[in-house]
Amino acid sequence: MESYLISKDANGILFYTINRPEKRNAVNDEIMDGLEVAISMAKAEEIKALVITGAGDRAFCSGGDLSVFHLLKTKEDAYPMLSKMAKIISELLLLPKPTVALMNGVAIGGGCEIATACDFRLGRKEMKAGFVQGNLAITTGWGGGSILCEKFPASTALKMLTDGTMLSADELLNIGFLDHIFEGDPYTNCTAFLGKLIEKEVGVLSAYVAILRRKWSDASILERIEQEAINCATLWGKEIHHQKVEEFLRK
Ligand SMILES: CC[C@@H](C(=O)O)C(=O)SCCNC(=O)CCNC(=O)[C@H](O)C(C)(C)COP(=O)(O)OP(=O)(O)OC[C@H]1O[C@@H](n2cnc3c(N)ncnc32)[C@H](O)[C@@H]1OP(=O)(O)O
Repeated sequence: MESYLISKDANGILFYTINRPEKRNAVNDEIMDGLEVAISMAKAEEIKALVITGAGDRAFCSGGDLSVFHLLKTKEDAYPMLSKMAKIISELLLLPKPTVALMNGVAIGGGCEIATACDFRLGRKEMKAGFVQGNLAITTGWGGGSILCEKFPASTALKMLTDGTMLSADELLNIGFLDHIFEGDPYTNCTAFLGKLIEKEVGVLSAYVAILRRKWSDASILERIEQEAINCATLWGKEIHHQKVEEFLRK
């Protein structure tokens, strides 16, 4: 089975689907590479928006694949993985097309980082999301912390990052992390949400998106994302992080 799927619909929406439902759509190297391919494909003239989603109805994305990335023991081991995904998430943040996280289920850790980089976040009524990295004695390492602090009020972002708790869809809507809660078929709901947007010419969409992207490049967010990956790698190399991951893997 492919770890990811890329498809395009008749409206010009490109879908990137993480396809590891049995592992709650945990991110491995193949999924990172696939996301990079999808981002590159989304730059094509005929594409009006990129939607990222997960297969199944349990998880959008459960973050980094702890069984694989747990083999990375030191700061030097962890940094290349963190930096690779931080660069891909930076490309997603600055993509000159509107982006959507279609959250069909839980979003945890790095899954929240991917969602935060998108322009819009739609969540299934039963979903939950949380930046749980602090519970594993690390921080966000893919740039999601910097992006959260850029997009949301300081107190909202800091509370989400430091609490490390899972919030319900209603709570996420309340603090502005979710733009819309849906019930039923994700695809139908997503196309309805994007209904007016995808009627516009692609040049109009790119021009509006560029206004937002320029704000972020002026704010040197790319340097802050890179620093986040370095800081996370330092914490990653500590024994306490490995103990916390072992606790999860033993469950
Ligand atoms: C590495 C980057 C870092 C960052 O920079 O942000 C991170 O992302 S840290 C990772 C943070 N993620 C987590 O801590 C998530 C851990 N997973 C869970 O809490 C739960 O699995 C869940 C996502 C809430 C789902 O719960 P549930 O529906 O009850 O399923 P299971 O727990 O039984 O899981 C099924 C299956 O999937 C495996 N799994 C789930 N998440 C991961 C993961 N992140 N990495 C690897 N494997 C994962 C889980 O081990 C089960 O496998 P089997 O036992 O083989 O069935």
